[in-house]
Amino acid sequence: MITSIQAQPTRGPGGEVREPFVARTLPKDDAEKRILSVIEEVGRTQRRGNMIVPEQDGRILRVLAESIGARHVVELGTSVGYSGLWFCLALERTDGRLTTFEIDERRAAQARENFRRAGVAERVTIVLGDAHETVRQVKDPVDMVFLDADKEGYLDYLQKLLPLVRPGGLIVAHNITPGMADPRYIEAITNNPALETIFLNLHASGISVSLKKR
Ligand SMILES: C[S@@+](CC[C@H](N)C(=O)[O-])C[C@H]1O[C@@H](n2cnc3c(N)ncnc32)[C@H](O)[C@@H]1O
Repeated sequence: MITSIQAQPTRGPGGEVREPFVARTLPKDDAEKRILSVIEEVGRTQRRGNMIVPEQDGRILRVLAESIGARHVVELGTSVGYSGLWFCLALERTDGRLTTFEIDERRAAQARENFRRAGVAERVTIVLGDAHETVRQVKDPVDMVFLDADKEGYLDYLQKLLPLVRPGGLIVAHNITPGMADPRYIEAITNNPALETIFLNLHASGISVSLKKR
């Protein structure tokens, strides 16, 4: 799994070095400050062995969720809650909630602790077990799905959750690069006239964003 790829400097016509633009998340208030401090610490100390998304991908998830006003985000693959914490930055603004699925007890326990320290535990439901089964527990409408568990399971998750995604909602999947992505999933999101799919960040971890059309 790719965990971080930074944009590299390029050279202009005269050979001068052109540094890439850099942006970071600046806390707007104390609640954001608290979440961001846990994000920073988890990214620094819990990345190893837990397969969490790169920071820039976390920022993309937050922007997508907040810009569609997501009130209910469903995530497959909690790990230790790093991407979930990025979602919580958005959900603080929208007064929304996150339902997140994880099969590994140790990671789920660590995620619970990370959400508690960030002050967002009330917004988050962690469902422990094999998400191919437990995802059936989702009954409420969903604004955004984030697929980041077993890659060969993405198609099954899509089939189970797409009917619950509201028109104008998003299905976002991680590790969508040739070789990593399940071709059946790519087929499903690019050949369905009800979806508008784009691919982001293909030079790095690879993210697909599929809009469920209105
Ligand atoms: C790439 S990590 C998720 C990273 C997380 N989204 C983040 O960025 O913080 C994938 C996670 O999916 C979990 N997973 C794999 N198969 C699963 C399944 N069938 N049901 C639930 N979780 C599963 C793994 O245990 C692992 O923690």
